[in-house]
Amino acid sequence: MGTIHVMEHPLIEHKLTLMRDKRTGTKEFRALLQEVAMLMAYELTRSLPLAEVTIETPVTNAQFRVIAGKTLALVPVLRAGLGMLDGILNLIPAAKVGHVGLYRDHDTLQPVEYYCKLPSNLQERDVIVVDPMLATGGSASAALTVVKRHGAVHPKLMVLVAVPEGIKKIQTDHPDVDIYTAAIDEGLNEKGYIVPGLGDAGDRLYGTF
Ligand SMILES: O=P(O)(O)OC[C@H]1O[C@H](OP(=O)(O)OP(=O)(O)O)[C@H](O)[C@@H]1O
Ligand SMILES: O=c1cc[nH]c(=O)[nH]1
Ligand SMILES: [Mg+2]
Repeated sequence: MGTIHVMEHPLIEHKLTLMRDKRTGTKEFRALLQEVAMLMAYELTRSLPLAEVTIETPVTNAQFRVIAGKTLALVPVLRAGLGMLDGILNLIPAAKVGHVGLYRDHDTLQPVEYYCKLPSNLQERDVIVVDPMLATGGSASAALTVVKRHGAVHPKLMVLVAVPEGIKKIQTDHPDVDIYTAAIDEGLNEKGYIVPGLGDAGDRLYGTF
């Protein structure tokens, strides 16, 4: 079973609280999402393996450590996942980026796929699927299925706000996937929105109310 990591950091919690406030406008919401994503990426990359290399400093040769192994591939789920991308790329500028386009049908709450473009050799990369909201879990589960179909092995899922329903869906459909989230909220309302949540992340990010 995958692990749930709740990233409890005062800065992350503070910024997420500002994002939840309905008075926070599009410009500030967008900036906050990038900032939180960068902080979450800092936490998530804590466990990256390091390898020893020999470096010639101006004084001598010595052994130091650099990040080892596979290159990262970030896969934001369009649209709202795009709002986290630049924040993560600030820390990991060499990451490859794929895109999966999904929207949740308003009536059925089922994900509808409309776009997919992924880096090659996903099987050789650490893949992180990125989307701020894990509600029913249908969209994240579908995105994970897509990246696995293209070769990703044990992809990770990074979200801002999750609810138990969405976590259960991922654990059922993708028991190998670790979930990284800034918060676990109470649950879903009758329209499938996270409570208390922050509303529709894509609409708040792009002003499409
Ligand atoms: O867990 P689920 O119940 O599937 O809901 C979560 C999905 O809903 C939102 O996207 P939305 O469908 O609103 O598309 P958008 O990003 O284009 O606004 C969000 O960004 C997730 O992708
Ligand atoms: O609360 C929710 C649920 C799904 N998608 C969102 O953007 N927000
Ligand atoms: Mg939306």
